[in-house]
Amino acid sequence: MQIRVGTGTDVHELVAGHRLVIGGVEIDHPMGLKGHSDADVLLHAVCDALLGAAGLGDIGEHFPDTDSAYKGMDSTRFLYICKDKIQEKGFMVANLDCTIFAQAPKMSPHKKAMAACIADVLELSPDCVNIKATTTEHLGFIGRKQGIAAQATVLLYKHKS
Ligand SMILES: Nc1ccn([C@@H]2O[C@H](COP(=O)(O)O)[C@@H](O)[C@H]2O)c(=O)n1
Ligand SMILES: C[C@@]1(CO)OP(=O)(O)OP(=O)(O)OC[C@H]1O
Repeated sequence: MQIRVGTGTDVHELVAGHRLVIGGVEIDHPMGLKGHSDADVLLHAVCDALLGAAGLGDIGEHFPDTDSAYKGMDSTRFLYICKDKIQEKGFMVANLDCTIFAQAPKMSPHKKAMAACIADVLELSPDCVNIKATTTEHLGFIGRKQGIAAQATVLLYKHKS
């Protein structure tokens, strides 16, 4: 058995006039995340963790923000494609552990739906996807509600043939 660990980190600016989509879940909030795609900071961190574990670089290499094809893209599409890329290399996902850094809004009411969305795309049991959230105690750009960050750690495995 071969096992591989990967980590992913992403940050997006929080601004008025944008939707707030995190972990594939749209959250009702006066501000949203700005990006080339739907700016789903958590799914981007998960994509980077998957790509990293498989030795496949990062999200920007696969989906450049200079490509108009990805403008406004639903980030679950990126996640489906990343899943295919790691499966082509023979890897399966064992589990994911993620953290969202946001002063507001509260993520607790949405964490189960986020885990279910990620598990659905990756064809995993929801209990293999753990979502955590933390404020930064009003410190820094996250504490000032200027942005939201996310980190993900993933374990991949494959049976040696
Ligand atoms: N955006 C957030 C931030 C935090 N939570 C939940 O609150 C707990 C306490 O947060 P601290 O930053 O004070 O440690 C945290 O463990 C989360 O359960 C949240 O839901 N949404
Ligand atoms: C996803 C991509 C592509 O639409 O754009 P953004 O939505 O801006 O997100 P980012 O986290 O900067 O990741 C890489 C980009 O190539």
